Amino acid sequence: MTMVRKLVLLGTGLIGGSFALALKRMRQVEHVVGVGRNLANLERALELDVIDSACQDAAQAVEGADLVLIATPVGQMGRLMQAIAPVLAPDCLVTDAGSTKGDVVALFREHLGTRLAQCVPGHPIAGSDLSGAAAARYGLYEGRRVVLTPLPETTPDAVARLEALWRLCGAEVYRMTPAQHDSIFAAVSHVPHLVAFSYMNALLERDNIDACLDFAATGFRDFTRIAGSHPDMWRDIALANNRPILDDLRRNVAQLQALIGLIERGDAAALTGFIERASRARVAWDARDKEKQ
Ligand SMILES: NC(=O)c1ccc[n+]([C@@H]2O[C@H](COP(=O)([O-])OP(=O)(O)OC[C@H]3O[C@@H](n4cnc5c(N)ncnc54)[C@H](O)[C@@H]3O)[C@@H](O)[C@H]2O)c1
Ligand SMILES: O=C(O)C(=O)C[C@]1(C(=O)O)C=C[C@@H](O)C=C1
Repeated sequence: MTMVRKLVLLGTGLIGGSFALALKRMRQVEHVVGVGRNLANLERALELDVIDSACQDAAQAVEGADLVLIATPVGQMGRLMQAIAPVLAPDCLVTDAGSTKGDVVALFREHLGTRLAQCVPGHPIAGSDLSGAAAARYGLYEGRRVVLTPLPETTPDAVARLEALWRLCGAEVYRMTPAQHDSIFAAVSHVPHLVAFSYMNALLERDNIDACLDFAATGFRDFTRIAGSHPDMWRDIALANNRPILDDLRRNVAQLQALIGLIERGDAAALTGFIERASRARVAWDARDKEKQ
């Protein structure tokens, strides 16, 4: 028997699509319905067998579903929860893949208050700068982490079901509070993206931008890859997790100001110290990360 009879993806893009592909490969889902606003994207998802049927109406799609994954930008999740609330089957598990958790947990409470036993907010820590169903791929979650932030009302059985599904996708599952999650991911995901966007914008203010881009090489590529990420997704993240993000952005501004001071003063020793501190931490993180793999 498969673990999922009918999976509904509210948002049929990189993250939802890759989840569906992983479960299909493991033969653990009978039917996947893709919901979306963009018809061409849904057609592509059908062609690529990411989904088995498409629907533009979230409420209609979730009828008879036993698993719903909300995988739109976080700013869209509230209205989708509101739309599906009256039609969800009592045993239907509802989860999400949003990159922020405090706001999404509040939305679950607001819109699915009578269903919280079956709601398990989550966040797969895997992805890319690509988006849409065509970017979905098998193996996206293999060896990656998934963070769940279950509500006090969520039943252990609902959490266990979702954990088992993510493990089938090859992921390791962790639990934390929404506040812990949002603080950590502001630092290691949200602010790095926002800094990359700012850096690209600063570059665009130069009058020799074309020559700069002509000669840009590996350092530039590594540093700015994530600046190509989807605007809607990152706008919503920045607004949803504003406090931790603003704290980290201010820490970044302070570091940049300190750096400007060191260079202006020509303080070579302090500049070495500034760079060494960062470099040591980055090298140590890389070694630790490789050990884990
Ligand atoms: N991209 C990543 O690296 C990554 C990683 C982990 C989590 N996430 C989170 O996962 C979620 C989805 O991200 P993604 O990368 O799959 O994005 P994506 O752009 O690839 O897919 C999102 C899909 O949702 C659709 N959509 C938008 N609004 C909708 C609405 N109101 N109703 C129905 N469909 C709607 C879009 O048309 C798109 O097809 C986001 O919340 C994001 O924060 C992203
Ligand atoms: O690899 C990338 O391009 C990503 O941005 C993936 C990434 C990240 O920051 O690591 C982006 C957002 C998520 O919520 C989780 C993962």
